[in-house]
Amino acid sequence: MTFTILVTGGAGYVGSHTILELLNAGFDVICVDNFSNAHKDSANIPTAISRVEQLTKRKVTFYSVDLMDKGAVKGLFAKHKIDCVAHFAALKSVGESCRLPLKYYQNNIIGTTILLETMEEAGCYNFLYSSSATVYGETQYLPIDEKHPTGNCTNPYGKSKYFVEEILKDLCIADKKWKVISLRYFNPVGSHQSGQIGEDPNGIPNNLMPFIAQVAVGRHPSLKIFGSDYNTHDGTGVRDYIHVVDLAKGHLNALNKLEKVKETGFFVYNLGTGSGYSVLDMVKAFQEASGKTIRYELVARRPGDVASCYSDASLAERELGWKAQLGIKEMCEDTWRWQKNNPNGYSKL
Ligand SMILES: NC(=O)c1ccc[n+]([C@@H]2O[C@H](COP(=O)([O-])OP(=O)(O)OC[C@H]3O[C@@H](n4cnc5c(N)ncnc54)[C@H](O)[C@@H]3O)[C@@H](O)[C@H]2O)c1
Ligand SMILES: O=c1ccn([C@@H]2O[C@H](COP(=O)(O)OP(=O)(O)O[C@H]3O[C@H](CO)[C@H](O)[C@H](O)[C@H]3O)[C@@H](O)[C@H]2O)c(=O)[nH]1
Repeated sequence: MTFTILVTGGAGYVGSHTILELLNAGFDVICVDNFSNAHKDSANIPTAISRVEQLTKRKVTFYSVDLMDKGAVKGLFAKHKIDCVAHFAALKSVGESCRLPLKYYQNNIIGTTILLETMEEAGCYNFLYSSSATVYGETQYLPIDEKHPTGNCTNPYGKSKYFVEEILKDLCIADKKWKVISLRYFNPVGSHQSGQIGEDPNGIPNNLMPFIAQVAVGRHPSLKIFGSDYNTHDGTGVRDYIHVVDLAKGHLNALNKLEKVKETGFFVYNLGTGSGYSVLDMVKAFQEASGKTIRYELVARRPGDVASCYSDASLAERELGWKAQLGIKEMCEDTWRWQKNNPNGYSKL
């Protein structure tokens, strides 16, 4: 029997990489996206999805659906027998969430509750949630394991990810049919090795890796390094960067648990490498991978940033049998291949 997965936000960065791995592993995939942060091609299909179809030689059933539209979400479950939902759809800009908190709470929380309610009505109780290390808020100890306190988030985006986790916990307490896995991603970077799909942020990137890559192709003159006086090995911020392909594969391990393990309830796993690298480490690795000089200037700290954040990902290894395989060399080489092939992302302009 084929296991059918509904992937929300599948046209985005992590979702498209995960769909590729799902198709290669033999799952059937239905993808929905509202294009709020995705590019479409001339046939009104997300460009990332067309490329995934070319790479896998398999078909994705795609619907342009906004999760806020309950009627449309209901229609998906009426039309297809869905075994599991992998829920990537969310707005994710920290800065924008501070300016427009209601937009974030509505989309990320109400959108999720509409989806969960519709699943319940359709009798589908398997749910994979894209959570984030941001739910840990202010770091209290390192490495961060799943027992680290959550909820002390500094921005509405982070709070929306945390609130949804709390909703999922309550749902699992109220109804023992639910099987929910929340995957807390650390810092996803890199792209598929083909260089055909990758991260394509709107406007000026907020995150380090896409900014470095855009400096390398000449879209920005230099990188601003936010803070060089942190208590880290070189003074710049340390993060747990994880290759997006490793991250995507982590979803397959989690699905395996949802599919095979009888136990229901709420489970949470960190997906990271367990190693921390500084901003300067990443700049150096990217220069080596690309052969380009990345000009940078040291500027003031960015408000809300912590000195160091990296995971203890051993629970995922023990319980899901998953461990990140790729290092910063591959992360930088693959990011560079994507950016070099697609200097303006999915847009041809
Ligand atoms: N990339 C990261 O750094 C990171 C880190 C931790 C967690 N996450 C989480 O992983 C998930 C995927 O992140 P990403 O980097 O791929 O983001 P992304 O913006 O590339 O992808 C999200 C997709 O969801 C779609 N979407 C948003 N709201 C929707 C709605 N109401 N209905 C239908 N589609 C909608 C967008 O159009 C987009 O294509 C998000 O939930 C995010 O919070 C991302
Ligand atoms: O132009 C830039 C961008 C970033 N940085 C630095 O690079 C490091 C990584 O910054 P990112 O913005 O790439 O990532 P963050 O760790 O700040 O946050 C990201 O990963 C988190 C998970 O750990 C959350 O998901 C969060 O929402 C997401 O933006 C930080 O030290 C930051 O100060 C720079 O120096 N210059």
